[in-house]
Amino acid sequence: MDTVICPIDVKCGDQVSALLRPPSSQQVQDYFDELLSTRQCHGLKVGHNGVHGKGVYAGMDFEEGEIVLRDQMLVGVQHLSNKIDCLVCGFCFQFIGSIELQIGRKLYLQSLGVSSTSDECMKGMMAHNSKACYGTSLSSNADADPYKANGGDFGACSSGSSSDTVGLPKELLESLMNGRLTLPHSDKFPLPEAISCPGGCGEVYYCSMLCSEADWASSHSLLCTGKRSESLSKDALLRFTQHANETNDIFLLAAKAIAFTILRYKKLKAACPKETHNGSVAWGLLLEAWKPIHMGYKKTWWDCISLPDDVSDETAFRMEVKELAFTSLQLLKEAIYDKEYEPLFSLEIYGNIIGMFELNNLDLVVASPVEDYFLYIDDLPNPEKNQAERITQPLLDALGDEYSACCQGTGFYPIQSCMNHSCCPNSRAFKRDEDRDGQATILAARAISKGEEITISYIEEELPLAERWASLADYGFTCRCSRCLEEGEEEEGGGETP
Ligand SMILES: C[S@@+](CC[C@H](N)C(=O)[O-])C[C@H]1O[C@@H](n2cnc3c(N)ncnc32)[C@H](O)[C@@H]1O
Repeated sequence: MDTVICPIDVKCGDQVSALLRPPSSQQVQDYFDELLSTRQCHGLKVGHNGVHGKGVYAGMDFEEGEIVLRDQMLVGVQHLSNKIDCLVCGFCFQFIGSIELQIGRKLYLQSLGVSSTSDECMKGMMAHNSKACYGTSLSSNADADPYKANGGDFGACSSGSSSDTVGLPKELLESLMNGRLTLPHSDKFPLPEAISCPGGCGEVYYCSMLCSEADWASSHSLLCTGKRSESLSKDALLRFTQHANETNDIFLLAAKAIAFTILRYKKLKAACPKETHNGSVAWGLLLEAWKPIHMGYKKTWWDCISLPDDVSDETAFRMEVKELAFTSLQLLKEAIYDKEYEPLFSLEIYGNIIGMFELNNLDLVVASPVEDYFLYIDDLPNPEKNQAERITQPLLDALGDEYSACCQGTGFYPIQSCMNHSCCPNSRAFKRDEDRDGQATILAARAISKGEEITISYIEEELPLAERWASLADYGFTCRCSRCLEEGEEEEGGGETP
């Protein structure tokens, strides 16, 4: 496994080891006590359970159905393919714009044949259509050269410019997007106005100035491809993003984690008096900035990624994964590297950040207001229903089964990610009707007493024992919860254990 050698791992070996040294119980305790108190989560505690590392504990009694936790993600991304379906805030992931914009934009992008990756294509599309379609990194050219210079070749990535492949006139879709056409009863589903990125990339939109500023401060100022970007090279960023879009969007998340740490470090440094700046102070600040990522449970990606069923040569597969990460890291380095925080660009660090996502991430799901809108129309009494459907039915037909597509992505949630698994959990990740943003919601599945460990199921609970254990192998452990032990004994009595 050692043909990929990262020079930074060699040069900064001691610092990399220090960044990856597991935090002590006391450090874990102190960090999470402060985080829980800042977030006003007074009903929970995080501590070591002595068996499975960190765990989350009830600091009070919870009733069945009660909210145990609403957890704000540290970093998250919307899946690329989902960006056609849903326009959401780039920070909190709630739907933005209007019902008309959501519907018009999706049908418009479909009519252009937009389906998958490439920044160049979307840039071209944005240039072609001004702010008409609220951009994302999307294109129909799946075979695009990943290293092509940023040319904005609109023709190359659109299957047919403005043809009405969704069966609706382009003018209708445009008037939905630009607000000239209001759909019946859409005022019952107001959405926050879409605010464009302050850096001018035209790729990310927000629900509020608060989210725009928070994202800028958290990671986007370094990862933005607009005029105000603080990256070294916009083209390098585009090459990095294109590689991630064509291989694995977990790299986008890793870039956010690194940018988050760099910006946190810069902020801590700016708050320190200049005369105190020296090597050891800077190193202390980098360790402090790294803390939120440091606290996540980690293994290197190429060691913990589960083996696909069709792979027979495990060593070669893991080496390929490592090489892929190395390629991605070199592209990221060209975009945001600085010698001052060089150890953050080591392959070991990159691999551990991605491994952390692999073992801890939760699916990001936000229900669509477009689905609610069409259900509302369907529930109207006549004659309002007939009147409304004269306008809405062609749109619904054009959207097809995908009319209800929700926002989908993945995120790292600092508190939820400390929750251990049980096949008979006392809590579950479950979005209620009113949970319309990217926060994770954990609800009590039964009454929980103060002091009990909060557990969730990482897998589908209904599966039989052998399948549950096979799924949990992806997380690197065999479950020994009371249900597994009981079912194991039953199977031992009647046959083989898995
Ligand atoms: C999302 S993290 C949970 C928090 C973790 N215990 C920590 O120290 O950060 C998932 C990892 O915790 C461990 N884990 C979670 N539930 C477990 C269980 N029921 N039995 C053994 N290990 C478990 C596994 O190593 C798993 O990959």
